[in-house]
Amino acid sequence: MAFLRSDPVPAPTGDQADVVVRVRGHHRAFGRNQVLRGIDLDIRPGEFVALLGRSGCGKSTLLRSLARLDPVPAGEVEISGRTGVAFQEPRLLPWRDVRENVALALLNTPERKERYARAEQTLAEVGLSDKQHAWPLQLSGGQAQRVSLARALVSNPALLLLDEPFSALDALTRIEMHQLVIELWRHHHMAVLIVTHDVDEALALADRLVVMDEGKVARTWEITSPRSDRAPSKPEIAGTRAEILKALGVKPTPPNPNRTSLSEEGAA
Ligand SMILES: Nc1ncnc2c1ncn2[C@@H]1O[C@H](COP(=O)(O)OP(=O)(O)OP(=O)(O)O)[C@@H](O)[C@H]1O
Repeated sequence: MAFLRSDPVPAPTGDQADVVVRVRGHHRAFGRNQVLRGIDLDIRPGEFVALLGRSGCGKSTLLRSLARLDPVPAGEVEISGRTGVAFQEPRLLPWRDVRENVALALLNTPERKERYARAEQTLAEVGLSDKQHAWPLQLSGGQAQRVSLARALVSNPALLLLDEPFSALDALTRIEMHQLVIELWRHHHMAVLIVTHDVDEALALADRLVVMDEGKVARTWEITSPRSDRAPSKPEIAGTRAEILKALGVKPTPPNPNRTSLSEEGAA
């Protein structure tokens, strides 16, 4: 694969060339609170991975390491290429308009004209061409999250990191955002790691589900069914869903019949 070169990471060699993310024996503690206890994880180019785990198990801590937002005190965390990250809160600068918020992710691009052109193009991809001169406070929650996605994508990352990006949105907006993320993923061919508490969201979106427990990767599942065939009522999906809930220590509940999932829409 072609590795994007703008970040100060070593050139990929050997096994590394097959993965965008390579984590080995990653430990992280906050004082006496040992949160990550030897994480091993590979993510292949173009793979869509969902990371699940009980509250406080260290999902966001791991994501921050992958985003190079925190130091890695123990173990190896190697990322090949650029990363883009979006959080639960859009984290837009209120004193900059939408286009400027997106263009800010391209500070290494010297030409302002080019920064704006790329920001406009990415805003078009997320369906917000008409909002490029709006202020963040003029946006709905879903629109603000689209801007946040555009900002994460504008540098054409090899790895998109999403930390519960849809959990504050209403159910219908979430479905639209699921469809959008799948479209963007297909178009950009990047790897995606999404942290989510929602097993059904993970099943609808990801090719691989990873459950963390006690600071390590406890189990993973490959989801081979096409996204159009992932209704929670399908036997294969229902079985996997029950296993995941068990791994999370949750008593299985039947899928919510009122919930319209991405797969039921047949949109992906
Ligand atoms: N900056 C920090 N300083 C001190 N402790 C922290 C810090 N960041 C996280 N922690 C602690 O690390 C542990 C893991 O937090 P983290 O946010 O990674 O969990 P999580 O699995 O993402 O949780 P949730 O699902 O509730 O978002 C928690 O005990 C948390 O209190």
